Amino acid sequence: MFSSERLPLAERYAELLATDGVVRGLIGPREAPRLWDRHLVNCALLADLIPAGATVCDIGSGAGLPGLVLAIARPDLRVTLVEPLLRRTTFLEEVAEALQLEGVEVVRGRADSVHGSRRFDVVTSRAVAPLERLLGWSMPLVAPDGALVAMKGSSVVDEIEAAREELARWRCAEPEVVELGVGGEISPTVALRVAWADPAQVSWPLPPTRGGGASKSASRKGRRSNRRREA
Ligand SMILES: C[S@@+](CC[C@H](N)C(=O)[O-])C[C@H]1O[C@@H](n2cnc3c(N)ncnc32)[C@H](O)[C@@H]1O
Repeated sequence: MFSSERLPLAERYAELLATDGVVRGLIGPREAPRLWDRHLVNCALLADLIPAGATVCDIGSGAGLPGLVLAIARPDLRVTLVEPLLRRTTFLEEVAEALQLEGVEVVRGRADSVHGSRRFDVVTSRAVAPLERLLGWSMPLVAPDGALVAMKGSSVVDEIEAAREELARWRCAEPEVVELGVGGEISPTVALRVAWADPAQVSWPLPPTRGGGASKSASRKGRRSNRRREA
């Protein structure tokens, strides 16, 4: 989970969460005694699902879960933390600096502020949105051979069913539910892995509109370039 070299960094992060994190209202005071089991161990379990050297984008990092935990556990990863709230991004930057985490980047903004600029091997999230909404925030950031890896709880099957239409609209493969084990005192944690059905079809512009066609602007652009070709 954490190598002997990285364990002191994880302990330091837990300490910062339990002190500054609580004072700044990023973590509830009741969470402080159970940070290790309930938050760090759970998030570290996700590391096994991430390929070596991957680029990772953690959407809605909050106080760094799971993004900072992954950066601590896996120094081979390049981790981008996307979070809209300033007091949270300030904390993320401070922790990354205090722990000298190279390869961590903090972006202040909503997920869609990154859409169209780049894609990542893995997009992670925990406690951010139900799958139905998460797909629209995440899939534009997922590389052709990449995947969304979202931490979920016992509602995972219901979330997949509720997201059927969006899964089809985004042309996703059937989601995989991966058991991560039991994270401390709380219910078993699972990861939901969603990849593209056909990586060869992943290109800008995305997304497709409701109904499955290309986006409106893409269709208009397509029509314009067709007209040019015809002229
Ligand atoms: C319940 S918190 C979870 C934080 C952290 N992932 C965790 O597990 O502790 C949800 C976070 O998602 C962020 N968020 C909400 N909408 C977002 C969006 N569209 N893009 C990126 N982050 C968003 C919020 O600011 C908040 O920090």
